[in-house]
Amino acid sequence: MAVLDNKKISFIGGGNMAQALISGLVGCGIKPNLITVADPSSDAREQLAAKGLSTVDPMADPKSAVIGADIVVLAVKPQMMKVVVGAFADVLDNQLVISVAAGLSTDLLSNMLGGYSNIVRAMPNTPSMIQMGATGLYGTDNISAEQKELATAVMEASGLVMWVDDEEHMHAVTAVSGSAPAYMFYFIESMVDGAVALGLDKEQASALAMQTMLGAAKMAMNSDDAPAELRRKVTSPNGTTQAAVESMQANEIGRQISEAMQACYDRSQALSEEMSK
Ligand SMILES: NC(=O)C1=CN([C@@H]2O[C@H](COP(=O)(O)OP(=O)(O)OC[C@H]3O[C@@H](n4cnc5c(N)ncnc54)[C@H](O)[C@@H]3O)[C@@H](O)[C@H]2O)C=CC1
Ligand SMILES: O=C(O)[C@@H]1CCC=N1
Repeated sequence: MAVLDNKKISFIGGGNMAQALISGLVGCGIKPNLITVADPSSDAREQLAAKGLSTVDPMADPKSAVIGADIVVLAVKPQMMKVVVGAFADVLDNQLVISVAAGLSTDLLSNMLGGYSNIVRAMPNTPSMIQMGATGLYGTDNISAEQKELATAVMEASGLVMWVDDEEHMHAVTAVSGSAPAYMFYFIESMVDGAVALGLDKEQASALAMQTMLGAAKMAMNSDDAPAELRRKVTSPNGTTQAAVESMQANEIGRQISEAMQACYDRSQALSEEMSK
């Protein structure tokens, strides 16, 4: 992470996503005292200060986290973004701004920031907390190769990074990775409920379901076989897996997953439209 050496990184908003990214950065060796977090919640500030980070109350002092920072990560809810950034936009001075907000385009962010254009848009996910995140990044043509490298380093501290060329693809990134840990947790919850209904206790069921999800994902990542082929290799003719998969197919689980992702995509687009009014 040489590119981040001695770089000062400020987070505007210190909630779930910011804390996940900060864990990744600290886990990668970034010194906590180079990270500042602005959050109005005194509880959040106390928790972050206990980890050695500098904290600021943006209600009392909205600008100091931004002045002197090299990188400013915007991690507040999309609906609050305009008001929050309006309080410090005038002191931006060559910092790289990374926004993790769902649905907010670089154009819209630039408008909110009074025309400032050193903006990279990111869509990370919460497994960043354990450096197993997956982040989509998009930058306009204004972004230099050096700034791209900086944004890549900030996000790579938490896991995989994938740049997209078309900003519209950020909605798809949200559907396939940004929001997707929730689908995976839902799947685990359902498997645990199913196993408990079949007689296992919750602890046994949780351990088996989670290890299986992790094992299957790792196996798919490391295998030359496509997931469909790996599935075929589990499925003995007329065996137990076939019964389960046929039940899923009869219930059109694949179509239902695609529909859920479409709903996510549509909501991301709608958020964008709502915010630009
Ligand atoms: N949670 C997730 O899995 C993901 C979230 N995101 C994006 O990350 C952003 C933050 O989401 P979460 O962390 O989940 O929300 P959160 O509610 O956990 O965090 C937002 C934080 O902003 C703080 N805040 C409120 N007013 C502020 C102000 N004036 N200045 C500074 N901070 C202020 C709140 O106190 C809170 O700690 C959103 O834009 C969301 O779209 C993106 C990818 C994944
Ligand atoms: O649900 C949301 O809107 C945010 C963005 C992606 C994950 N969480």
